[in-house]
Amino acid sequence: MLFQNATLADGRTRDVRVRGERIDAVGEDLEAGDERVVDASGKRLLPGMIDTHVHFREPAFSHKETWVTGSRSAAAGGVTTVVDQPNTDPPTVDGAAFDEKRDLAAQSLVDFGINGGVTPDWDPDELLARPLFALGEVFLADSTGDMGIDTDLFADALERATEAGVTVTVHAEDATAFNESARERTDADAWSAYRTARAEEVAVRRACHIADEVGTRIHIAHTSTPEGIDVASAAGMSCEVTPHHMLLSRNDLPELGTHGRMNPPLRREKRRQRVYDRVADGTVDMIATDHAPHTSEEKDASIWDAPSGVPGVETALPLLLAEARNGDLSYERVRDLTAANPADVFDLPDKGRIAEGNDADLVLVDTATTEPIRAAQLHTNCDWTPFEGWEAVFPEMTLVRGHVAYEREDAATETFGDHHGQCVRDQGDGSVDAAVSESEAGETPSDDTESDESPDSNPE
Ligand SMILES: O=C1C[C@@H](C(=O)O)NC(=O)N1
Repeated sequence: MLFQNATLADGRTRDVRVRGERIDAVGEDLEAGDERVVDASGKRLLPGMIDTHVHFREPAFSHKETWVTGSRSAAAGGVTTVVDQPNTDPPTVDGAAFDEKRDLAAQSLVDFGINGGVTPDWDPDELLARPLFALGEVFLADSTGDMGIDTDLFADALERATEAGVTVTVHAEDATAFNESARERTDADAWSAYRTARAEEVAVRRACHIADEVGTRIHIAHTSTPEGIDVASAAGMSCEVTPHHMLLSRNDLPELGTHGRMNPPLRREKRRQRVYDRVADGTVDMIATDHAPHTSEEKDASIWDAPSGVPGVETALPLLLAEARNGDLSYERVRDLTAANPADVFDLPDKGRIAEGNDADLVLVDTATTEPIRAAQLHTNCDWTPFEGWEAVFPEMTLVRGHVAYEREDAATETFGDHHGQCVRDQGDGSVDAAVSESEAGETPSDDTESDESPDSNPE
């Protein structure tokens, strides 16, 4: 496939040729052979989003999501790699549970990683022998699945993961700093009053301190407060922010009701703005969705009984592109937050950048217009979105390693590919060999060996 006259994130206009599963050339006036030619004039071509935090719910909760529905949702939202979390049933805490999930994930339309989790019953020997994406999210307080662990087990897990060369991702909330007096309330805001901003700051600080003692680096999942982000950043740790913590606040809870309950919860508007500032200025490393689908029927309960979590994998990049279109974020920042930085932090050297030889994980978007998000048009099993009616820029085409995973002419005419994604930590599947033979076969040298990204594009 040859994309002609595409605008890259940095504003340069380039042709991008895909051959097999790789980007074969990035240049000007590349000659078209007998491949498919896509006129990308006036459109943006971006590296596919790497969403390092999704809950695709299988095994056990396929009424909320499956690998098929979740990955279709991902592809339609421009996400080319997803990383699944361990709070399924069985929880992914031993070799057998990892293997079971790995088999289910083979149905994914996009590339994927599988995280392993930690509970008192975990089997580190078996689990860490598997091709984990990371160990995490390690829950420091209970959330969906009740996998909260104490400090000793956390320190233990950190040592084991460090020995095995595996990164640890942390759900940082400290239940001892929850506000028990909020328990008397029954309004939707009670959850935010209960799981305090301080509970996040305390937990991030403790996790970073323990990581420092062990002599390792951790990644803080879904930081929701400027305090949490600043503590992580000062300690030299990476962190992610979700689109909902970036764009929604406690002011939205009267409308969202119990659907707006998640962990960590929405924060005050002033805090949200300071989180946004840190996303925009590069303090935050990446956007990850914490795509955590629960059905409307399940969410339609009291604030103390509703499950925590909101869907987001299909709307994240489209919402960020709308922010870029409005000038609130640069396209380069969006590229770094969604692709280049997650690839760097989690060591995916073939992904996250439009550069020769990299995986052809690409998203084509037309930023000339936006359209409103409608739950009824999304592809997740989750039948609602916290962003109903928000304006967004949806992809026209998503390529996963050169295969068209999603394409549409308009909202009513869309197709999904039938090629399955790969586990990004799998070894010996021929991908390395394939890359070598392909670049050897790539006869047309590019006039533009420069990557779309400068090497120092990582803000930290
Ligand atoms: O940590 C989590 C877990 C997630 C889920 O439902 O799995 N939902 C959340 O809101 N936060």
